[in-house]
Amino acid sequence: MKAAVIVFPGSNCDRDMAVALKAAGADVEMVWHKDADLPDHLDLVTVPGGFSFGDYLRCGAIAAQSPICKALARHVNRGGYALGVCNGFQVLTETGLLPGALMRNAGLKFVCKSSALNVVTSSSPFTEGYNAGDIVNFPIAHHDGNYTADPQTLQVLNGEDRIAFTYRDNPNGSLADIAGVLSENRRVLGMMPHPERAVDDGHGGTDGQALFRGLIGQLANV
Ligand SMILES: NC(=O)CC[C@H](N)C(=O)O
Repeated sequence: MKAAVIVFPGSNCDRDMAVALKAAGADVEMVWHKDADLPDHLDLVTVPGGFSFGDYLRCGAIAAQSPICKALARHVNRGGYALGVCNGFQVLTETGLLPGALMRNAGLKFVCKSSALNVVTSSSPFTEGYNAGDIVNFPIAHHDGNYTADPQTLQVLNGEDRIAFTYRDNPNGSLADIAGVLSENRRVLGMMPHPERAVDDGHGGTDGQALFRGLIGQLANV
């Protein structure tokens, strides 16, 4: 199973993402934001957390204009899998590959702590390693994690079972406690919490392992 991690100036979770993917059995390559193409052999493209381009304009807005994001859109539009975490989720909404937007946290403060989440659906390649209703703990670290979408989009997300994770103790004001959403074909997941920071006992928890192992196990059979 071949995966890539996109690196922007200001990414700071790219190595963590690579380590988590490799630990789950993926072959991983790093891809620079100026690259205009993604290799055809990739099964999964990940957009890591961080502060791409210094979070100027809106978080992820400048990164979304990078050459690599056009290649990412082509990958997704031909049915490729993609995972965006934190700043990566912001990039996925800014590129229009996922619906909604991430606004400044309701408390106007950077929030950095462990967060308890509900797994809302196990019906996706990213969450099939969990049961719906499971509670997992992932770190969060962001100042723009306040997910919003118009009422019609929220209805579609609910109706199509596309809310992957919700916060148990909404730390940022997100609409309907949403922490992560899936694309219509369920092959793209964006989420603010960091599963890649919860894959080793040294992290203080390993609840993220099931996400990477489940995903990579599934893609190995594609
Ligand atoms: N950890 C992250 O990816 C942070 C994302 C973004 N820079 C924010 O603070 O909202």
